[in-house]
Amino acid sequence: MKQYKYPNITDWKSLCERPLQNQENLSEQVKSVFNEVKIKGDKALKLFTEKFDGVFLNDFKVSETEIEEAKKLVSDELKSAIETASENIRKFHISQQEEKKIVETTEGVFCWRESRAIENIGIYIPGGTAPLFSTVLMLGIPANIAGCKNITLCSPPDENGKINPAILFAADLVGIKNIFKVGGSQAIAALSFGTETITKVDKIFGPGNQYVTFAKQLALNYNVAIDIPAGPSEVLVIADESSIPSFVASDLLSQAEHGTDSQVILLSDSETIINEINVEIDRQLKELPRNEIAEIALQNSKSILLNSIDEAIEFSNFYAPEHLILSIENAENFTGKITNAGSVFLGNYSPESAGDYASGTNHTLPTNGFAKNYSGVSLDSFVKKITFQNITKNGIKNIGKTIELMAEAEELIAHKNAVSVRLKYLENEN
Ligand SMILES: NC(=O)c1ccc[n+]([C@@H]2O[C@H](COP(=O)([O-])OP(=O)(O)OC[C@H]3O[C@@H](n4cnc5c(N)ncnc54)[C@H](O)[C@@H]3O)[C@@H](O)[C@H]2O)c1
Ligand SMILES: N[C@H](CO)Cc1c[nH]c[nH+]1
Ligand SMILES: [Zn+2]
Repeated sequence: MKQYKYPNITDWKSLCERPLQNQENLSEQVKSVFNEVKIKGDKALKLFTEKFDGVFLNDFKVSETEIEEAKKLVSDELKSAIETASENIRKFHISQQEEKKIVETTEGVFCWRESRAIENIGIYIPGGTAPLFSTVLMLGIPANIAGCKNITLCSPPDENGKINPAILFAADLVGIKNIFKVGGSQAIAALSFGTETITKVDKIFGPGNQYVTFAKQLALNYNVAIDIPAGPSEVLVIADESSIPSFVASDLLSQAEHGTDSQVILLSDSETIINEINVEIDRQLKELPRNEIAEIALQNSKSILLNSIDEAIEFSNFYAPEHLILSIENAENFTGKITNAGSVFLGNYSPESAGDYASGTNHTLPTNGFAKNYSGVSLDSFVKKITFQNITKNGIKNIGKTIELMAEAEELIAHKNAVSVRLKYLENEN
């Protein structure tokens, strides 16, 4: 990790930059994938799958036999862990259901909102660096609770043309039947406008690398909504003298191992603790099987010595991390000061991995500073809210004059008349 001491506030912007690939190449490449898939459909998907995933597939759809075979390959222990995580994710997301609340804004004027599921959704499950079967739960469970009718899942095939068995087990557990072995920007293109085998969806969910994330931005051009820009994982840890260096190092490494384009940030008011954490990172890194990836991610990463924990929180709000860990004394006392973060973990015993897998919160979160203006995925992401109103005779009498005056001031006389005819009718009734 690059080390910085007491940076000037004018340098914060450059310190908050994420590692980005050459955006121009990336955008050109993804745009051309979209064009090809739009024109050639499945034929283009086959070509890109061969090019980017190194396997030629004649048929992308995962068959029922493949699902049954895959389920046999998942150990009972892992199945039971997935079930435990699912229960917690379900509990937390069910708690997000809102009761219909009818508000009488003026006497006789009743307004309320009702949720309706988004019917056709696409779920992208990353599979490049690691087969993220946990993401199936994070997206499939709230989609079920919301009542989404048609769920299409896309995930890249491995070099043998298969999807990881645990992804298929998790998909089966949450009742997803339409599963396609297509990854990267070509999968997002297929979900955006459809091909011969993949049906267009109304909203695309799921994290992915920079190609997938950019492709999701393009999807917006085809009347498809997206959940959030959920790109390369990141974590920011604020540590003080009370933190345990081996714990903090393990949290930083847990996100560094996601990909070479991940970034982790350590902030502290203690140089001693920064040094101890760095020693721990070096020690734990040697023992990690995927240490080449984490090592590159650490080159993009920074440890920064600041004057106080309050200043560290100010920096964190400016950075807007996907995950924030407060490894500081009395962490609960600082929550009110956090203004920008995807998901926050308090104290020494709330590792970020808990949120990734099993505590119940959603791990699909905004990255790259988007925590300033996006929330993570929740039950709300799978529904639209429709407003309703019911105005009684008395209600229109009470609010009518207000509407007439405002409509007239906007010179929209037909609007005014829609109220006036009713008021006159009611006058004649009496
Ligand atoms: N923000 C979140 O909520 C969240 C959650 C989980 C994972 N993540 C992130 O998701 C990402 C997953 O990335 P991944 O790469 O492992 O899997 P991925 O499935 O997103 O990407 C793999 C696909 O990218 C395409 N690809 C690879 N190289 C390419 C190239 N040079 N040109 C065009 N396409 C190419 C291929 O089609 C491949 O199938 C990681 O960065 C991880 O940090 C984020
Ligand atoms: N940390 C990732 C979100 O940035 C989610 C994940 C899935 N599996 C492990 N981690
Ligand atoms: Zn993770």
